[in-house]
Amino acid sequence: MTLSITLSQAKIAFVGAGSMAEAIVRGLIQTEVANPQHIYMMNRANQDRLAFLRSEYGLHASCDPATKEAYLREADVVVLCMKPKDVESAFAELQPMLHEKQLLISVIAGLSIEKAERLLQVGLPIVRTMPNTSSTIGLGATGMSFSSKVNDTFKQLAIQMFEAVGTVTIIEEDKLEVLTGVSGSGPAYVYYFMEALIKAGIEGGLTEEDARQLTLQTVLGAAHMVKITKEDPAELRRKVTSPNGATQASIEALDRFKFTEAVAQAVFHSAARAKEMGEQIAVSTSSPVGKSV
Ligand SMILES: NC(=O)C1=CN([C@@H]2O[C@H](COP(=O)(O)OP(=O)(O)OC[C@H]3O[C@@H](n4cnc5c(N)ncnc54)[C@H](O)[C@@H]3O)[C@@H](O)[C@H]2O)C=CC1
Ligand SMILES: O=C(O)[C@@H]1CCC=N1
Repeated sequence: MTLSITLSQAKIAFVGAGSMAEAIVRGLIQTEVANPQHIYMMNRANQDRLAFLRSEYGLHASCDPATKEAYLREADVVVLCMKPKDVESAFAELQPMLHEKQLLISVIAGLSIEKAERLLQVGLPIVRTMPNTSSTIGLGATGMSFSSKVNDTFKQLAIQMFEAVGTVTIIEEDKLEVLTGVSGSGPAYVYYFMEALIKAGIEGGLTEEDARQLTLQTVLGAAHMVKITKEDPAELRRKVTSPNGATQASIEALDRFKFTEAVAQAVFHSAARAKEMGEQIAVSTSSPVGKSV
């Protein structure tokens, strides 16, 4: 890889063609920062999924071992997008095909840079990220940390890649788990809240269609208010909450049911589980990969 390579020139191989890989790829292609002909997606199986990805995005996709090997050897950037439980076997398979000139980007929850280095035993630079699924529409929020081997060119490439699909927050690696609790899992809390609001509206007598539309516009409007007015959410909440009015009654109900504590628990449980999943990834001592560890 030359020092001046741009994202549109780089050959990017995604190992694992699931939801997160597709979210990133879709964003990269829609924003036209990456060339679909330079994007290679690979999966363990599922020809239908790969055929869909080829026809939807005009990229290369395969689960054939020889083709996967060719993709990997040619790639400038390799993005690891498998579940934590599949990391050990995937890394054993990948290790002989990777080389030091490539940039490795991981989106795997909980997998530390140090463990990825021990598993791979190839001295390539590693960028550990925690994106979220809103990358699909260019509104992702990605946390990012770099191994000491990542030079400025690769840092810029990784930042550019994830900025194409949303915002990038560079952060110390030991904060990536709590970031997972806030923004990696975060979209799920918002969807869960929306589900609950729709359900309550229907229970109260609204049609499903009205409950959905009102909920969507309320969440969209509130998020835009925070962004556009730059006011603190607490201040914006205060403006909705007339003294002794309807909202005060609802906020008091949320407090009685420990809303703030529930959200904090959600964040900390996500962070703890991410850490645990990372710790559960074994570095086998019997495999060649683990021998010199
Ligand atoms: N879904 C999300 O919101 C987020 C997920 N992540 C991380 O992204 C990673 C992937 O998550 P999802 O996309 O949700 O999972 P997924 O289950 O949708 O996709 C994973 C894919 O990897 C494939 N795979 C497994 N081993 C492989 C191998 N050796 N070679 C090639 N392909 C292989 C599987 O067949 C599957 O298609 C996880 O590590 C997760 O922690 C990170 C941020 C957000
Ligand atoms: O649930 C998970 O494990 C991944 C990490 C953050 C979002 N999805």
